[in-house]
Amino acid sequence: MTTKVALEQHVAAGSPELREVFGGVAAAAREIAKQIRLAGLSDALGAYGAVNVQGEQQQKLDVFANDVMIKWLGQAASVAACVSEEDEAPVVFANAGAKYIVIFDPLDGSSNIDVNVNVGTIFSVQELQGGDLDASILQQGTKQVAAGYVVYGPSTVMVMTTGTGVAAFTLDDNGEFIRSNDAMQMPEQGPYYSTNEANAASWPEAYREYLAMLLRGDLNGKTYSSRYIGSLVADFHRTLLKGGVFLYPPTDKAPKGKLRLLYEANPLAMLAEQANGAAVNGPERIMELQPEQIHQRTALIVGSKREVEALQKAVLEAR
Ligand SMILES: O=P(O)(O)OC[C@H]1O[C@](O)(COP(=O)(O)O)[C@@H](O)[C@@H]1O
Ligand SMILES: [Mg+2]
Ligand SMILES: [Mg+2]
Repeated sequence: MTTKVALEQHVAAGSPELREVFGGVAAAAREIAKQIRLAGLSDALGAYGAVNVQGEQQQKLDVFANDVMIKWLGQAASVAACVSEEDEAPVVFANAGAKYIVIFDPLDGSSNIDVNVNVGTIFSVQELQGGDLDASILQQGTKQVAAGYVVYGPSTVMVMTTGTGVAAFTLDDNGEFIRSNDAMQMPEQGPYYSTNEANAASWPEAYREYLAMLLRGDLNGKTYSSRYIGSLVADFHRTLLKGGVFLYPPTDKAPKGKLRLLYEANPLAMLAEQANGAAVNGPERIMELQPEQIHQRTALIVGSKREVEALQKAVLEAR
């Protein structure tokens, strides 16, 4: 019989301080998972009635997940501050000597909540540099010390990295995250592309040509199927396990892209690279982008190396 490895045990082997961060995220995820599971019975579905800093309608579960993340991370002694999609400014804790900043999307895929489709929590961990909070938050993705997400699906699963590979943990009946995969690797290529094709008419030409090239089977003769859930976490999770490419290109409506650099693109880029995949904004590697604002948006193309490299080449050649 194989030995059970709990999340906290797995992380503690690397760093006791990071263990507190993951303990905080795990505690929050347990509460969020329960609330989502019973949402239809507890008046937790639907709009909250306010608009967040992105100008988007907040759902009740967006607000709940945000409050729960802040509550648990505030109790983690090594967390100095949090940055959330739902809050305009960082939330600073009075944890003396704390060295980590946790940057998160508390509930990703909000538009899917009411229809019982997978949603998630995405997080990135940066280290406080010399007490300068703003500069520490705006560090490049290459400086992340850890990253991960929780997908609330048929199982609740946390996928995480501390910079030495990617592991997955499944929430069991006792409320523990138990390791279910200790070395996740993205296939080199295919078989899915994942994108909101309804936007294709307003993508830059190079992206339309790239998609046409995949559909013709011109990338190593591979044929593709289409999959798009509209929850980034769920679309990424499938891409990580099965291979292929997720694309959210620039559009006329969102010329800089729709997804958020610090708490959507960077953590998923770190996970992708740690699992042998890649992530770009078109021409550049996501993790080398220099963030300027905490809620900054970016285009995101993430997935298997072969597809992402081919896209980057096509975009660079079109310039
Ligand atoms: O409906 P669209 O434009 O395809 O957008 C889907 C994308 O928007 C998002 O829902 C944005 O996330 P939030 O729910 O956290 O705002 C992503 O999860 C997803 O990839
Ligand atoms: Mg999101
Ligand atoms: Mg969100």
